[in-house]
This record gives sequence, structure tokens and C-alpha cells, in this order.
Amino acid sequence: MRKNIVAGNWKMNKTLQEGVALATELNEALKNKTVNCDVIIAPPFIHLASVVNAIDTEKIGVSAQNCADKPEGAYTGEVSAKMVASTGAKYVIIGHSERRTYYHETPEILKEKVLLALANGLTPIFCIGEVLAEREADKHFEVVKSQIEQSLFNLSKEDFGKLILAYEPVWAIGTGKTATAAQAQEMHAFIRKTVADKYGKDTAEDLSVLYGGSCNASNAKELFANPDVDGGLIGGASLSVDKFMPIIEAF
Ligand SMILES: O=C(CO)COP(=O)(O)O
Repeated sequence: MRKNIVAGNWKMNKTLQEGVALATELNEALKNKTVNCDVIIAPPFIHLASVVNAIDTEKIGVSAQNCADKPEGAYTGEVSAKMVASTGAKYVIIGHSERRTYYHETPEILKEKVLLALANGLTPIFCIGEVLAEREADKHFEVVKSQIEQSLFNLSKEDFGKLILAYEPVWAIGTGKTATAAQAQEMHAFIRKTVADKYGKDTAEDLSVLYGGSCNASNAKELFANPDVDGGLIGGASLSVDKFMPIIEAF
């Protein structure tokens, strides 16, 4: 079902103690409030179980930032989708541009991660987005379409319907340079059309497509006001309740 969602990707920030404190503070801030979106936080792996225990998971969903592309076994340092699910986390971010770029995650690897996440009952938050050179060469639609096709179009209609997508133009991540509301809307509408062409209008209409990239309290309202922008995947501004709450309240 299509929902408004504000998700915070903490990336590699916060010690365990700081992370639990942040989650607890957010939980307090949301306790007696009605908000018009689902709230998700994505702390580092080692925080997941403690964060789940510290909050009301009916109010705040918990996500991992990644999972392994193998189900289990001799893969030193990896964390499987099954392990993520065993902490009580319900979501997993897959295909973030930082994973694609710094850890060389290919579309094939991401495809495996999505399948394992779904097999373990996790909702993938699948990230797509072009780099600056691709936008400047007017290839951004082509790039995003191919990212979706290569890692997700193997899924059945039913499984595709379980996904959340996040459009994160790489040039907007951590740069303070946000896509304009019009650029976001244009791409989100294109993503929905790409999905509609493959899976039908109903699946496309039910899909939540989040925007990510320097989204903050000052631009969230304008971005979320677009008909095809169903919320945000927030990096830097999710690291304090003071900055994150106004984004949640932008809906
Ligand atoms: O990458 C992001 C979320 O996944 C966006 O990060 P920033 O909000 O810090 O630009």
C-alpha cells in the first residue's frame, strides 16, 4: 500500500550509546503525537537489537542499511537478511549509492540482496539515482530505468509490490545541493511509469517512492507536496531529533 514515509539513514554515525539515546529521544518526541507518515530509522547493524528494544516499533520502524548477498556461511564480516530480521528490524536499505560506489555492489549483487531480504520478510528500501555526469549528459532517466530493470524486474508482481523505492540523485547526497521539487517530481513520475509499464498501473500507484539527497526541514514540505514524492530518505538531517522531527512534520 502506498504510504507517506520519512526514513532516516544514519550511515556510519553514532556509537551504540549515542544511537540508543537518539532513538529514545525520537521515540519520546513521537509518543503522544499523530503524524501523517510512517517513520523509519536505519541505524548501523550493531545498534539494531538495542534500538528495537528502546522504542515502540509500532511508531518507529527499524531498518538495516545493508544485508549480505548470501544466505549464511563462511562470509567473514557479513550480516545476513535473516540475522537482520532476527533483531526485530523490518526494513533493509539496498543499493544505496555509497554501497554501489565504495563497495562495488553490482546490479546482480543487489538483485540477490533483494531476494534474500524478501525471503526473510524484510521490506527492501531500494535506492536508485544517477551521478552528476549522467544528468549532465541527459542520461538520468536511462540510468534509473536500467537500475530498476537490472535488480528488480525479475520479481513477481506480488513481490515487487512489497518494495519501497528511494530516488537519490548522487549529486544531491551530502552536498547540500537538493534536486528541485520539479526535478524530483519529474523523476518520480518517470519511475512510476517505468513500474506501470512492467507491472501495471495498480502496482505503480501502490508503490511508495521516496526522495533522498540533502532533504531537510527547509525543503521537505515543497518536495513532499509533489504527487509522486511519497516521502524522504534522510541522511545528515536524521542525526538529531531537532532536525528530523520537522521533516516528519512536513507531511
Ligand atoms: O544518502 C542519503 C540518505 O540515504 C541522503 O543523505 P543526505 O540527506 O545527508 O544528503
